[in-house]
Amino acid sequence: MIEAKTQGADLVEIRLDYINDFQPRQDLEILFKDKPLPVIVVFRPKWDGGLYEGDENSRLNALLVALEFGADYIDIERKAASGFLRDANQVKPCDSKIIVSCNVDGATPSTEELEHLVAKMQNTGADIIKLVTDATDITDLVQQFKLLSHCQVPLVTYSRGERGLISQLLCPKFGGFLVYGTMKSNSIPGLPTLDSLIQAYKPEWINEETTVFGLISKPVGHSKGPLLHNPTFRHVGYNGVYVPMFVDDLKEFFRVYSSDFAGYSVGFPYKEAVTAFCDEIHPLAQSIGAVNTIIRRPKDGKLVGYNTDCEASITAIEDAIKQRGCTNEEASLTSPLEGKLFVLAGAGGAGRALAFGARSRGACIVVFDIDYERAKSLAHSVSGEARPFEEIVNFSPPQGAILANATPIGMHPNTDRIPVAAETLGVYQLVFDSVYTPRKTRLLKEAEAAGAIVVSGVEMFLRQAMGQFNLFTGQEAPEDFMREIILAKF
Ligand SMILES: O=C1C[C@@](O)(C(=O)O)C[C@@H](O)[C@@H]1O
Repeated sequence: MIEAKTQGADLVEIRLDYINDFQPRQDLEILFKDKPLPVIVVFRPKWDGGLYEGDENSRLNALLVALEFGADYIDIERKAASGFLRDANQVKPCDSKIIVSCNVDGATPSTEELEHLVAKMQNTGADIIKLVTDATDITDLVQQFKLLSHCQVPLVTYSRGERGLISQLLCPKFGGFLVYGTMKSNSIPGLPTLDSLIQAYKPEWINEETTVFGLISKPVGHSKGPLLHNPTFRHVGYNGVYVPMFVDDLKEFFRVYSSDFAGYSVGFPYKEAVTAFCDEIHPLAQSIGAVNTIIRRPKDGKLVGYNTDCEASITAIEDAIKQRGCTNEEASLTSPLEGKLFVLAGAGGAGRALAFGARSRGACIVVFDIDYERAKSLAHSVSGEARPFEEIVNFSPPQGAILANATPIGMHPNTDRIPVAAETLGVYQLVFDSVYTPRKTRLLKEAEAAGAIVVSGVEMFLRQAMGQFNLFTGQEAPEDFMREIILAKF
């Protein structure tokens, strides 16, 4: 409890069924003496997914003892609720509350079934009700959002599993009573960590008016976007929240959430596929064929797709060359990429953005991709040349060329790989890596040692996020603030 308080929790749940050789009076007295935070007491029986296998009366008595000692909340299973509430009402201090809870395993029930269940739980006389389901798809959560908006008594509802995360993060928007999180030492899939609640999401700032943005990706847990966007919203006083959305089926996602969210970042593997769901696409994103940002246009609700990766990566490369003073006076009017050979590894979404950006600055592109057809198609669109991926290790670039890695090679956990022959690295004027974990990949370390200018994917990540911030909020992104976060957290 002390640790939870130190980490920033407002209240803590205690699971009595996890205490070895539990002696109710003795242990509860110790637990509740000078308790640093309000507590929710749970004594989950085996028949409802807990560890307790003993006699039911002893279990319920232990919960009554907890009330007597001043438990702030008791969580009691729906099936045991009526009897328990009768007894509890006689001993309970007036500011203690009873949470009647229900865990539904397996497929999410229909809206009618859930409403029926909630009505039954309400009828027990509960002060608060808690309903937990399993999410098989992010679209299942729409039911929870509806329940939260309509329920007559305080409600906590969420879905377990990676796909259920936003049911917890967004519940304050829909009127949920509290948000559960896990402590570092006790992570549970699908529940946000206390750390992420404190640093990124800050549920106490979220209300009915909060505008929701999401990162559509699969997987999505690796993204540092929430750590960057949420504090930046707060910094400028914008009432918004940015949450990871684990999406399996784009079509179903956009059908079900047809008006709920104000905009999205789009990540792996959907940057190309998502174009089919945009009502309009900005010409740059259209020519790239990849969208990493979507805005729901307020005046007509249409989804408009943009690409902020392209300018982010190309300006990061240009600025690094300019900062090194590698441009002469008359060349400073044009891009330092003009006339250069731009060697690109990877022709996916990020690769396409880089290729179109480099082309727009007058560079000549040579593309390598494990899918040769994909490389050819990209090369064709930027009047460049495609080469089979196997040739990249023998490729000898001309002096002063630019190398950009847009493959996942070198990304955590396979950090010891580089896409090209190490001996060629000194020939490049600049080496860019779109990988941002780790911040300095092996490719960048070796290129730097060989004398090349290096640009990390972190710089691209920052700049694409600044572009998204401008589109999301209509305000200028606070660059210094965002840079500070990047330095501290990446
Ligand atoms: O490539 C990236 C990174 C990202 O997918 C993320 O993981 O946060 C978010 C995207 O908008 C961006 O284009």
